[in-house]
Amino acid sequence: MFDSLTHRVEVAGPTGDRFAEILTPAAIDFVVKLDNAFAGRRSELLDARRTRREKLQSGEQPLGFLPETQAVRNDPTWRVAESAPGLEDRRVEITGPTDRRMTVNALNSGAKVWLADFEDATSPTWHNVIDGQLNLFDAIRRNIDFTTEAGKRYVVGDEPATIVARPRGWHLVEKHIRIDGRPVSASLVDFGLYFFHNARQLIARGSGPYFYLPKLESHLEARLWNDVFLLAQRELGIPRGTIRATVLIETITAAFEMDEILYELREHAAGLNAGRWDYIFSVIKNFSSHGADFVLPDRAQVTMTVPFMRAYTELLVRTCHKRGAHAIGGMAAFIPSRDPEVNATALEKVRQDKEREAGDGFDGSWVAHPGLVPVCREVFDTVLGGWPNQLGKLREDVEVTAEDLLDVASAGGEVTEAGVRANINVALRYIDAWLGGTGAAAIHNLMEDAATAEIARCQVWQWIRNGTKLEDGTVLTRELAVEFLDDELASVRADLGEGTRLDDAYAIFTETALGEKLPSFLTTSAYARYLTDLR
Ligand SMILES: CC(=O)SCCNC(=O)CCNC(=O)[C@H](O)C(C)(C)COP(=O)(O)OP(=O)(O)OC[C@H]1O[C@@H](n2cnc3c(N)ncnc32)[C@H](O)[C@@H]1OP(=O)(O)O
Ligand SMILES: O=CC(=O)O
Ligand SMILES: [Mg+2]
Repeated sequence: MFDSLTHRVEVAGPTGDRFAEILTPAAIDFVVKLDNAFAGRRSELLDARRTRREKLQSGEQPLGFLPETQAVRNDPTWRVAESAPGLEDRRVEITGPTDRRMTVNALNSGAKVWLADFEDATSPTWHNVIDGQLNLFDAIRRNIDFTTEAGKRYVVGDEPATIVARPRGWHLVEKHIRIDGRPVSASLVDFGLYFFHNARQLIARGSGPYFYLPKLESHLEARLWNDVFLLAQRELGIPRGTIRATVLIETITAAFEMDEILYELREHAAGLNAGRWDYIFSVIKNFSSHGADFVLPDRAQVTMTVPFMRAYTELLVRTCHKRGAHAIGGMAAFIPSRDPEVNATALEKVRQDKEREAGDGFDGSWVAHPGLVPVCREVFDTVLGGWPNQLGKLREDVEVTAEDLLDVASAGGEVTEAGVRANINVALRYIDAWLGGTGAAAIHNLMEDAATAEIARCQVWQWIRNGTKLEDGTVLTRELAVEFLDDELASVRADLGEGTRLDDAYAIFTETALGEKLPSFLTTSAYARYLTDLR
């Protein structure tokens, strides 16, 4: 228990090895200052999200470019800040959770940037949150080398990737830190602890405090982040404009506000990223009750080349380059395999994905695994030639309308029984892993994380709600989905054996995919109920 000047602050989580080095009174005080300044605005913006979504879902409000910010979009004169040290060349970025082994492996992967993830790839147990901070703290100070019990040595090499931390989104709370009995925003905890401990060290070492900002739904949320940055820099005496943020455009509403988001953050903005998985999730969620024209086919058929996804990525490149910001591509879910045939297919799929992005003008892209760094690098090396990026490729040929972004029917395709079963199977396996503390997992040769699991459960909900016909003419009813769920549970249980959390995964799936209402996120209630016993 800490007493700041005016607040009662409780740090309630179990204490682990060296946690006190992160949870110092000064660091907690810094988080309290952020909370004091921004908790109210955060909750107003979350209310605004709810209202907007209800209006969208009821058909009361159409989605389009905002009339009130037209001047920002039309003004050709403003640009974002210059690239900061270590962020000029972002041709390959590796993403992943912040456990100790992965931290060293990511830094050594040969990627230019490591997205150190507290979001989609992390199950936010208290241990993962604070241990992740410790690993970053040690990595930044080059104090992380270790040897496993089996004798394998992990040593950070001479040219480690630039670290860009991704705090959790605005929708999540951290229940283990409470101010006056109220849980603190998880975004402010992840950002605040990382910035407080590391900003000065990073600058002294020729890098800087850099962030990826996830799941924004509007430019007002970007404005909130910008104000967080201004306060944080002021508090620590760090020059204004030192922070750099790359914003994930991964909601359908943010796709209509790309210019505005860059504008709000312009003195701190480094770029935008096309976060395809949450984007698909957001499209399904917002138009889940809009009828057949908004029903997406089996997940495997929603590729990046279907017209409405292509429109989104091309608009992103055009918007970024007009403003001098980097456009970063997203994550192909294919990962290396020990099976040579599966491996060759995965590498080829990733190559095609990166070739499309590099050809479209992206400045770099994400990979999920060190084994994919070479293919991404090779593709971007070829297109970039001697340049560090493609900022000069303005893509003025791109014209994207609101109709293009909303032309969900352009995906075509069909819904199959195999597709429904695959979603259920993957969701059960992923939620089981997440409950066990693993936030990204290899399932059926694909990378799965919180965003892809959200797609899996939302699709099932949407298909039932719309009485979708499977390819054999059968209508997907709730009863049929329950039959599939029971079958898949039995099969996954047989496969995984003892010691799983499958009963809880089943309950979470039932609540978030088969209920009357579609919950906004599966992670919010699952976190409160299963990842913490604090009420
Ligand atoms: C929608 C989005 O937000 S995408 C971004 C969020 N998702 C992610 O970041 C996923 C990141 N990727 C991963 O977590 C992993 O690659 C997985 C879970 C998909 C597969 O992991 P594994 O099954 O452990 O892969 P595999 O056994 O092939 O790993 C081989 C080695 O590579 C390392 N490795 C694998 N992926 C990564 C990574 N992303 N970063 C660092 N090291 C990695 C493993 O630690 C392992 O190292 P070791 O030999 O020292 O033990
Ligand atoms: O965060 C990335 C995504 O695709 O979602
Ligand atoms: Mg995401």
